Amino acid sequence: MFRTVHGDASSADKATRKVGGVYVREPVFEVPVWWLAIRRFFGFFGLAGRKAAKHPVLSSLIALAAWLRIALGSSAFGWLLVGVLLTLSAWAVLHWASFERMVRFPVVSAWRRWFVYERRWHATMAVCGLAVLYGDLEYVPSLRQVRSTRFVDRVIVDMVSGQIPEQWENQAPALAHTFGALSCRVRTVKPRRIALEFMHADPLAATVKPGQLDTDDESHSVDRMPVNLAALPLGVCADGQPWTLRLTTHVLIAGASEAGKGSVVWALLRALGPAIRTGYVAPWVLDPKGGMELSFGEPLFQRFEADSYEGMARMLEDAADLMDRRTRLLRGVARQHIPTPDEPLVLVVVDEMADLTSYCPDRAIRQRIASALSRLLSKGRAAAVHVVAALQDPRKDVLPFRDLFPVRICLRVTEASHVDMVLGDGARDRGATCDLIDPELAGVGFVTVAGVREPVRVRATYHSDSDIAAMVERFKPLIHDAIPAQRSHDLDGKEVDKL
Ligand SMILES: Nc1ncnc2c1ncn2[C@@H]1O[C@H](COP(=O)(O)OP(=O)(O)OP(=O)(O)O)[C@@H](O)[C@H]1O
Repeated sequence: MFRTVHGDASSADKATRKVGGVYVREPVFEVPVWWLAIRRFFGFFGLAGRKAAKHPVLSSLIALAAWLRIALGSSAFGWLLVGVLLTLSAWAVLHWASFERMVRFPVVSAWRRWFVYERRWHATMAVCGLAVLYGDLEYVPSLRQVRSTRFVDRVIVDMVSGQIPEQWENQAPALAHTFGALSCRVRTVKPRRIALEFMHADPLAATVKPGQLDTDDESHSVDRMPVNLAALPLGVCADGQPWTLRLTTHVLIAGASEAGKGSVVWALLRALGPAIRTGYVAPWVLDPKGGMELSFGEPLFQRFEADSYEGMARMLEDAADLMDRRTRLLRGVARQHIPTPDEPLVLVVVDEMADLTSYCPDRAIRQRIASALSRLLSKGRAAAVHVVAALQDPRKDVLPFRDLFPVRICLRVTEASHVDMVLGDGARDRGATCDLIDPELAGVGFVTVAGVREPVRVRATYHSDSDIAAMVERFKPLIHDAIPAQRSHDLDGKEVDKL
């Protein structure tokens, strides 16, 4: 390797280099200044050429502008610029969405790529330990692409050989701070390639209003299931897409007090509204908190229990018996019960599961509840008897059947360890920082989605009391317009103990 030095700088000390931990002295050649000037001159054009090749659209635009300026003269070129600006402004006013997609986001992406990321890339990689030293060479992960949207910069990176996404996940907070983002999430794109998602504004900061998701048709057909159980809209995801839930199995909603569990339950009932109205879905609701949360929706429910543990145990046993009956009928005929108004999907909603499994003072009733729940959770899926349970404390001694809920939603929790208890091992490391959710952001949480390794950040729709009243009026079942939700003791005429 030759180094060019001139004048007094050509001391033996300056030609010493560290190679693979060993100091080596290299030969020193003195070169004339005119040679250095020529090298610098061509070096500059070489660099400009490489930059132009890297940003072909921008460099073509600059070249076109320069050519037009020369060909048209300054005054015609000035008018042309004014015309272009007016056209762009008209486009932005008339169709903001396409203007954003085709003009604003590409320009912002190019700007942020250079100004935010490229300028600090090498130093950041070195400081965060993501650049790799091998021999005397330093290998730096290459920044391939930056795509900016209103809230997120998606930075595509090719990792250095020997790296894994987990190394980047460990450095995610440092990367977020360095690049001035609220958070950084790491997603695997394909082997060796990852996407760093830097959130620079929170898309979930604003409350999601129910009208934003209102797409169901007013007719509420009775000939077929009027909602798509595989994609019930509950809110929005951090990337602005609707957050939908696949209701083909049991769902656990975990979160500290005031985390917004109630809003997820109401959003689900709202999404099922047309099916409740036409009788395809029958909510059986248990509100052990004395009906504080769910009694507003009583006209929507086929059964409702808020006053007695005995009544709640009986309701769960009835659900488990119904499930067994359906399973027997299905045997050898079909693998999945198809809900109809005569044999609807039964949605067993439990607000605060721990009240039933741990806090109920009567040991015998607690055991009956545990046994009915474990029967339901282990096989209610095929019989279309699904349990949706809200829970404050996800520890195993509070809810022993935690693992029997295939779908889990984790809102704000009080301890980092609770996240993995709800979403599964490693979920927090993969970005589900539910313990860091701002208490102001009720209804915000993380969910795991099939086929996606990283948990997705979501916010549930919020229904105010008047929204709930309107929902109840609109979706109360056609067939029991005049019949209130049944309590367990209504079914056999016996009096029951009160909570
Ligand atoms: N999705 C949401 N968007 C905006 N605000 C919400 C949302 N969900 C809840 N809130 C606000 O947070 C408050 C508490 O919500 P909620 O009662 O649903 O919490 P919770 O987790 O069920 O609490 P608890 O377990 O104590 O009953 C609500 O009164 C409301 O003001």
